[in-house]
Amino acid sequence: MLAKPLTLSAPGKAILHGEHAVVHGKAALAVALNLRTFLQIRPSNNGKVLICLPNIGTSLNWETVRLRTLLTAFSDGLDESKSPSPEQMDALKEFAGITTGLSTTESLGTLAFLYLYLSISAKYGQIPSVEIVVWSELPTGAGLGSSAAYSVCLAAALLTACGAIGCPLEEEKSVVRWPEEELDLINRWAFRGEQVIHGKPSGVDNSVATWGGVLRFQSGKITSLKRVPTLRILLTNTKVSRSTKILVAGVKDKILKFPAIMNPVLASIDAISHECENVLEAMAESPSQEYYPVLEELFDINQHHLNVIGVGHSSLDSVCRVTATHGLHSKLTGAGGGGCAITLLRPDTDPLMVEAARQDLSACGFECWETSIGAPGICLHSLSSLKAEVLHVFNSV
Ligand SMILES: Nc1ncnc2c1ncn2[C@@H]1O[C@H](COP(=O)(O)OP(=O)(O)O)[C@@H](O)[C@H]1O
Ligand SMILES: C[C@@](O)(CCOP(=O)(O)O)CC(=O)O
Ligand SMILES: [Mg+2]
Repeated sequence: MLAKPLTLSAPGKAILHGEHAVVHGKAALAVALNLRTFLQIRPSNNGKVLICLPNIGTSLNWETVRLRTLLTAFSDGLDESKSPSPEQMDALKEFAGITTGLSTTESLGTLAFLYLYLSISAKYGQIPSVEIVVWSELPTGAGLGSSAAYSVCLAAALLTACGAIGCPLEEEKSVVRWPEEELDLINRWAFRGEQVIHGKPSGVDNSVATWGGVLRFQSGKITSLKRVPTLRILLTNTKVSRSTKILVAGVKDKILKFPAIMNPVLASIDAISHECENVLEAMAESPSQEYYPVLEELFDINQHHLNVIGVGHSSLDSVCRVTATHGLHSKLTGAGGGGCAITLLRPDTDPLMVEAARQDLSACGFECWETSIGAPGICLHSLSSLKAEVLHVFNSV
């Protein structure tokens, strides 16, 4: 099906409000970042499937005839809204030898790939021999949705390779996107990849990676915010590693243990997301400095709530404390437990103050950078439009 190599990319995300609560049916507001995961898929004629993941130092390959033996176990889930079953995951773990030594990071990335490859192959009756390289500008396991960007790229590439969606790349265009119904299909398959990596994802991360921009997400309903103000955000990576899957499971346990205490906290986080959305709309309507204290206060309140539900970390407390000494407000973003925090900057925040905050954060061993928000979702790239750094990765593996 695949006639020539294709290169595609999907963005990471930052959650402004609603992480974790969104897993329990509350609203979240999320923005696509200008940090992306890139995937190149090439047709191959050696009867093998190769996946190379330079970010996690993994390169694996399998004969398609061996993969074919697993197809029947995946053909019962031909509906893309079905979830991976424990039996399917056990079969994949055994096949990939995961009991014998791959780390969690490597194993989840590999399992998500095998799961999507086999499920999409079973559904569309193709078992393509391909080479796939995935490389990301995003730190993995840091709260910026690397798992979703990875799943969205894999779903789009495999659906294209199996002929389930078209390849809309026109020679003269440098970047193109799929039509809406194909984006919807990509998003639904990517959600299944996220299920392998997260256990019980809400779907917000794969939705942002697919659709891009700024979204409200609640119980599977995706609403693109059409008019949003330009927000300046400082991202800080504490470099404390954590796993979304474990943190999401921990919150569930806490809710089961203390429902009367935790449910009001989730309801309050929901109210914060709605309040923030109203403020963003009002800001887009009539820009004014008066809204910033409200946005800052919402960051502070939500950060306390996230500590209450057990996803804080001393490194994240440090980010909040250090930025507060410069008059700035921060909260964790994504699953927490380490990973990244976001700090709101005002349009007129003095660059010297931002620099001073950055230096203090770097002195704590953190890495920080200012980012723009509202990047486009999954898209196909012509080779000539790729940055030299990305081309270098693809040419060297
Ligand atoms: N570029 C990548 N290459 C390989 N695996 C990846 C890549 N990006 C993400 N992953 C997988 O996603 C996992 C991280 O997902 P998660 O814990 O949800 O954190 P986050 O989504 O915040 O980065 C990694 O351990 C890895 O298995
Ligand atoms: C905690 C959660 O709300 C976001 C997780 O984001 P990340 O994997 O930490 O980037 C989980 C989810 O929505 O699936
Ligand atoms: Mg994730």
